[in-house]
Formats: sequence, C-alpha cells, structure tokens
Amino acid sequence: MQASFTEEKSLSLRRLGARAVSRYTQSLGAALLLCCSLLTAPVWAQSKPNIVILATGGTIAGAGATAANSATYQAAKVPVDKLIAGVPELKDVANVSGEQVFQIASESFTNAHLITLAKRVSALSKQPGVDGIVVTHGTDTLEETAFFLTLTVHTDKPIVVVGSMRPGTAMSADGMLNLYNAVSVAANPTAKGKGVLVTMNDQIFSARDVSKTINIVTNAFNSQWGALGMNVEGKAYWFRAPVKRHTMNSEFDIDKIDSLPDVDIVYAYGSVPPTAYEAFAKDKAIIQAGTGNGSVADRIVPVLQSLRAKGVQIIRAARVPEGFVLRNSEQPDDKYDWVVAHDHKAQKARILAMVALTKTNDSKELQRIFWEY
Ligand SMILES: NC(=O)C[C@H](N)C(=O)O
Repeated sequence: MQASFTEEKSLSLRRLGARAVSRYTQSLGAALLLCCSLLTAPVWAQSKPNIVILATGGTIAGAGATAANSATYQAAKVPVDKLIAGVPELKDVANVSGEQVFQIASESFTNAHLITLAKRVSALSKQPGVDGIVVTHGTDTLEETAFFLTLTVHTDKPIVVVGSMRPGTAMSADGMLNLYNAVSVAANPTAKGKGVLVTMNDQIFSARDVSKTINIVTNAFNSQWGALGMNVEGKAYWFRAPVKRHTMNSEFDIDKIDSLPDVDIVYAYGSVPPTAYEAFAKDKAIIQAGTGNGSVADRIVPVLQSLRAKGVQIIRAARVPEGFVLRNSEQPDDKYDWVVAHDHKAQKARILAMVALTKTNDSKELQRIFWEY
C-alpha cells in the first residue's frame, strides 16, 4: 500500500534521522577507537618517566660463590650498569640511567657518606629531566639513610630506597624484583609528595618509621605503624599516607648542611655502667636506648644530670621494638631538661638529633622537632 505524503515525509525524516544517528555512531565509534588505541598504545610508544638509580653497594650488589649461598656472599661487588642490565623489564616502566655513588656494605656508612649521597639526590631532584630517584643500598643502615634523605631533601619527586637480603647470585634472589618495584614506584606519579619511600618485599614503607627487624629473611623490613602500600606487578596500591613532616615540608635542607654533630647511642641493660655514657661526654647529644619506656637506672641519673649540665643533650629512646616513649613517664624529663625520642628507635633518633642540632641546641626546640618529624 502506497504511503500518503505525510506518511512519506515522516518516513524520510525517520530515515534521515536514522542515517544521521548511524553516521554519528560510526564517527563516535571511530573516535572512541582512536582514543582507546592511544591509551593502550604499546608501552614504548608512551613517554616514560626518567628515573636515575644511585647505587651505593650492599647485598643488592652482592655476589656469592654458588646459588645456594643466600647468606654467605660478598656485598658491594656488582656495578650499577650490571644491576640495571640484570632487570631488562625496567625499560618497560621508565627510562633508567645509573650512577655509582659508592660501592660499600652499608654497615660501613659514615656521616660523610650520608651528606655526599643526600647532596647528589638533592641536585638530581632539581633537574627538570629527572622524574624520580632510586637509591640502591645495603639493608643494615638503609633505614638511617632513607630517614636522613626524607628529613633533608626538598623535593616532592619520588625518592625510593631499596636493598635486598640475598645476593643476585642466590636462588630466589630478591634484589631484582625489589629493584623493579622501586623503579615502578619512583616512576609512579601517585608516589609524589609522600616523602622518601622504602620498597622491600613488595611493600612500600615510609622512610620515617621503617626498620630492618629480621636479619636473615626477605621480609626483613617492617614498621610498627604498617606499610603505606604494596607494589604488585609494577602497580602501586596505597592504603595510608605519612602524617609527619618530610621533604618539602621539612625545616632542614641538605643544601645548607655540610657536616653533622657527634651524636652517639648507649644501649642500656641491667648493670649498665656510667662509663658507657661518659665515653660520649664530648658529644652534642647522647641517645639512650633505654629499657622499657626508655627508663634510666637510678645510678645513671646523676651521670646524665652531670652531662646535661656540661651542655650535652640527653635523649631518651627505648630498646623495646614497638611503642613510644612518653615525656615525664617514669623519668622527670621536665625537671632534668631531657628530650624523649617519641616512637623513633635509637638509630633513627640519632639521625634526627644530628639534623636538628645543625639548627638548634635548645632542648624545648629539640622536643618540638621530635614530635613533628
Ligand atoms: N642485606 C644487606 O644489604 C646487608 C649488608 N651487610 C649491607 O647492609 O650492606
């Protein structure tokens, strides 16, 4: 049956509309296809971040005689270019370059090493062509170096410190995946502004409160406050963020620090003698890793009061692995003009005290700094 004019007109309008809709759909589809192809372009086609690896030695650069030697090896043997060559997948996540700053086991780090490394990190972080920095480091003092960097390097670019518990020559060596995780995190924009990070055993820790707590397994690093997140197959999953001051929000700047004052640690125990404290009488500060809540033996109190009277700052930390030292609990800190280290273990308290003493020798200012960092 022939359709009437009106019907024909409406029919053609419908056809026009349908054609327009299908053309629009086709062009929309093409546009979407183009966007998707750009988004899923092969990794090499996307511009990748530039990450610099500063190598300092440690077990991650270690070598053992056989694959069974996971604990018997020599640290600080493998140069940075071989570390990078050993993980070809790094080029999938970043444009990587390497510098050999030192080649030492980290138990041999000194204050001079800390300053040299931090100044290099600071200089690199100021270069527009550098998007992130990875520091490979021995695990023994990794936490101290990472904390020093987070206190003194003014950048929001990701800085990630990484090590390994087994040499690359061992079965189930952990260094390669640790390095891949570290570069992935340093290349990840979501890692910006979180302070210096430590990646070990797939976890991402804050440099502030991570410590090596076990000395012969690959999950050697822990924080009593937990990891910030995890890195799995090159992707970071965050669950927490730091609340203490660091990097851009720090009042300390490595570009203005050329030396560090003497601060040493006394490890307290039943019958600890006064000589352990008097040995450091010329220091700017003595950290006591005290029993329990940072307690001080009654025979040691007058020794510390005498040292304080000579200008030595007394800082009470605890040898207990978890918890934090409360001011005036069991010890009259206000009366004796002592400082408490808050939740910092003695080795971290020493780093913070050295940095703080480059700016102040006032015990009330020191206490503020221990609350805030
Ligand atoms: N796993 C390690 O890296 C231990 C070594 N002693 C170091 O700190 O350099």
